[in-house]
Amino acid sequence: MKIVFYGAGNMASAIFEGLISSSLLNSHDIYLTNRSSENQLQNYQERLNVNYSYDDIELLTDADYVFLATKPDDFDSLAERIRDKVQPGNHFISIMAGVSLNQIKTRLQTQNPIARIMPNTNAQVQQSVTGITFSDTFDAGHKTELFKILSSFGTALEVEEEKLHQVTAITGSGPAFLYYMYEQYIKAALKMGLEKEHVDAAVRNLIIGTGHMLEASELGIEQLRENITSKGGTTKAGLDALKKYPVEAIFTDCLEEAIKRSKELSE
Ligand SMILES: NC(=O)C1=CN([C@@H]2O[C@H](COP(=O)(O)OP(=O)(O)OC[C@H]3O[C@@H](n4cnc5c(N)ncnc54)[C@H](OP(=O)(O)O)[C@@H]3O)[C@@H](O)[C@H]2O)C=CC1
Ligand SMILES: O=C(O)[C@@H]1CCC=N1
Repeated sequence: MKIVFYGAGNMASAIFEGLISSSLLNSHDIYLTNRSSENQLQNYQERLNVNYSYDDIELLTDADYVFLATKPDDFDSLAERIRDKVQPGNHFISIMAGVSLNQIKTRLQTQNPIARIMPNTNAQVQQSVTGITFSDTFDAGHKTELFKILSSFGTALEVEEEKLHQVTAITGSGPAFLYYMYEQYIKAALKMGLEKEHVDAAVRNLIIGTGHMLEASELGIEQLRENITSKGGTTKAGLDALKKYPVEAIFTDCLEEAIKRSKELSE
């Protein structure tokens, strides 16, 4: 199997590093290219033993899956670059937020099968949540194979294309929203009088440990929280203070704005 990445940035690299770590594919099956940062590609080749090239005929010949991993704004330049070199067997896998199947089909002027996926950077540790939607031309055999590829770096769920806006906001951008929340928690903790390096290490391990609890426990999140909330104790006091603020409304606004931007990108 030959997989080509057009774009080797934050998200593409999380995917191909996750793919290689999963051993589903040999690193020699992976070909990278980007716009101009050749030193970046050389580093990946040295570190991961992947291939790279700027020769689009070489890249697209016999390529089974071609990941479109540029920013949405750069897709026009990418489409211009590869439009006349597309091969019959190329299955396009777009990770570009908001760019619709129809936009990709039109800008590439192709009838080839196209899938849109919405992963997140947790792919790097095989923990991505990836939404996927397919063009009608994607056959069952390749759908099964692509699900196998996506499952090598996390969990995958098929949705209607319209629902990818919500998936993009909730889980595509989701890690950044949680990271921001962790940053604010650390800022607050630093005001409590502990040394900075102690706070950084403690909160990082707190987050990792809580994640492992979510993974290992069969209890729901609310029950896990209640198990910490001793009657009349410190957690209850802290939660009572927290509940004075419209936390749900804050995240509703956050997600609505992210969905709105995803829809703007698909116009
Ligand atoms: N970051 C994330 O967490 C997620 C991102 N996405 C989507 O992934 C896509 C990429 O985002 P991200 O990885 O953050 O962006 P980056 O800026 O990190 O990477 C963009 C890549 O595209 C390359 N590129 C630009 N133009 C071309 C071109 N004409 N031909 C080939 N390569 C080109 C750049 O090359 P060069 O460096 O040489 O300019 C770079 O390697 C976006 O569409 C985003 O919506 C989806 C889910 C999550
Ligand atoms: O911010 C973005 O547009 C991309 C898509 C989801 C995460 N990052």
